[in-house]
Amino acid sequence: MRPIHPPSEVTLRGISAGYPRRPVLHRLTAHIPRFATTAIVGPNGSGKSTLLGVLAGLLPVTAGSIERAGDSRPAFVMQRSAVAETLPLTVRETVAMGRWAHRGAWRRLTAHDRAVVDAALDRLGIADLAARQLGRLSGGQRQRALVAQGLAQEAELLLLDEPTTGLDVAARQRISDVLAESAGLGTTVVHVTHDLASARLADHCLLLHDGRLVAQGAPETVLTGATLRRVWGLPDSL
Ligand SMILES: Nc1ncnc2c1ncn2[C@@H]1O[C@H](COP(=O)(O)OP(=O)(O)OP(=O)(O)O)[C@@H](O)[C@H]1O
Repeated sequence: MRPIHPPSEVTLRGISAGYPRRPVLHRLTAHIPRFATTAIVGPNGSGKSTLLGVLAGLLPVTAGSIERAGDSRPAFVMQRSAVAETLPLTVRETVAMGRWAHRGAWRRLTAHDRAVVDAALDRLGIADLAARQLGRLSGGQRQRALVAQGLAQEAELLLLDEPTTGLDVAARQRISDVLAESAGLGTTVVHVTHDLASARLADHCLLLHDGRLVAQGAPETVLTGATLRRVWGLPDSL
């Protein structure tokens, strides 16, 4: 059974954040439970990626405060579309970049680094693609390589921006399974998703609308039909 008040990995207190002359998040208070999966959901433009950027430490807050249990750098898996397809990297090299934070970019990988990279390739089911060029893979295969790179970082906090968008059912399930397994192994996982089915598999859910937190908690309490219709502006008949 889930504890009623699980310990937080991150506590956001009244944070505001955005871009120059473009405030996006308004006075948001939320918590990210430790060693669990959290899904961030909401309509287009509601501020999901902006919130992920704040959690990654890439965007400063303009008000409020953030408290983190750990102090190591989070791993950040960006949207597949944000990664240049022309990068001349193999899948293994892409995943091995996940070790840079531990090793530095120009140091040789140790046997442990190589074992971590192999394990990440295996967990995403892409060991057979290790020698292939990233840019010559299908979108779903490339997405798995990026998630494997995130895992290879062995970070306490793993942040992913739409890791299952555009994937087929089997690939989506595999990524959802890997994220749940990582949480079970002691990683705090936060992912942005448009896929309500994968959001329902998370332990915790943050629902955003217009840069504000509409609800947080267990997916079954947050993702109710009435709330979804209200936030997405859908008629009651749907
Ligand atoms: N780099 C940027 N500079 C200025 N404004 C931005 C920037 N990135 C996003 N925005 C704006 O911030 C708002 C929130 O964007 P964000 O990407 O956080 O939303 P989202 O919920 O992730 O959307 P989507 O579901 O479409 O990916 C949008 O109005 C967007 O236009």
